[in-house]
Amino acid sequence: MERMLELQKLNKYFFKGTVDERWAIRNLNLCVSPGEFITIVGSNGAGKTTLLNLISGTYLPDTGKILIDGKDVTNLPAYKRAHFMGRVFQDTFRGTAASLTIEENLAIAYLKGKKKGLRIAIKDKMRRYFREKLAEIGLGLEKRLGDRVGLLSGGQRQALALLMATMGNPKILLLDEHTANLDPKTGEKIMNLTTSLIAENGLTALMVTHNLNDALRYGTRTLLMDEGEVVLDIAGEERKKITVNELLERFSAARHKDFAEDRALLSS
Ligand SMILES: Nc1ncnc2c1ncn2[C@@H]1O[C@H](COP(=O)(O)OP(=O)(O)OP(=O)(O)O)[C@@H](O)[C@H]1O
Repeated sequence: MERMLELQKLNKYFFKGTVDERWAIRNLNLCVSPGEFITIVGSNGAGKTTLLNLISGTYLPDTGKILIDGKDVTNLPAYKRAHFMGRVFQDTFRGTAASLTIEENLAIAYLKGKKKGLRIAIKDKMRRYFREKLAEIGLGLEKRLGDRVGLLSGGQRQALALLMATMGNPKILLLDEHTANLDPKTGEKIMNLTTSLIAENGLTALMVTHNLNDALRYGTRTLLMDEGEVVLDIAGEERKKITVNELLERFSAARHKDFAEDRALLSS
């Protein structure tokens, strides 16, 4: 079977060998096929962000292997993975540069990984492409290419960050609670944009969310994490039928404890 991402016996500790030692990811195995859109939920400190940080190369694992599109990237630092990795964060200020214009931000994303000779020739073509892509988002940003990004709302910035993260057709798109700081209506718009960008580009994506409804509503497969492990891995027909309550019951049965996550329960 073709795999876009493969994690083998992955372990990550923090403060190893000290009294504060924490086992953030425990012997985690995961295979992701091209085009899968995985949603990840879990209690606080379950290891969700650490998992994304290991995939992006922000942290290197203590033991285990990471393969992306068949290539062993276990010890490849983040900057060397950047050209095949897209990421959008919860913090709406992180994915874009506030002091640069919309066009300058998009150009950075567009030119990522492209050869220098190519850069000069594409200015007009690039601008047309940006206008077209921004028009598709439907937020009127196509008329504001020269505006500084600092002037935009949080939702507009996340839309731009998403566009930038998906522009180079990354092998993997990482979404780390990227709608958590937005009001529900804007959050839904950003989720619609997310699903259409993933579908249009056939991207393989992993999305961390605290919203259990969203975890089941969007994507093709859901992982429930606890204490650095994947407790439940649900896809296909089973996922189509399962309710949030059943998901919580299955978690309790597997871990002999309740799924303690205030934000998740409030939003469900
Ligand atoms: N940079 C770090 N230094 C030390 N400990 C860390 C670091 N990053 C994460 N941890 C610890 O690793 C464990 C997993 O944290 P992580 O942030 O991955 O969980 P999470 O599931 O994303 O939690 P939350 O939902 O609260 O964001 C926690 O015990 C956390 O305190």
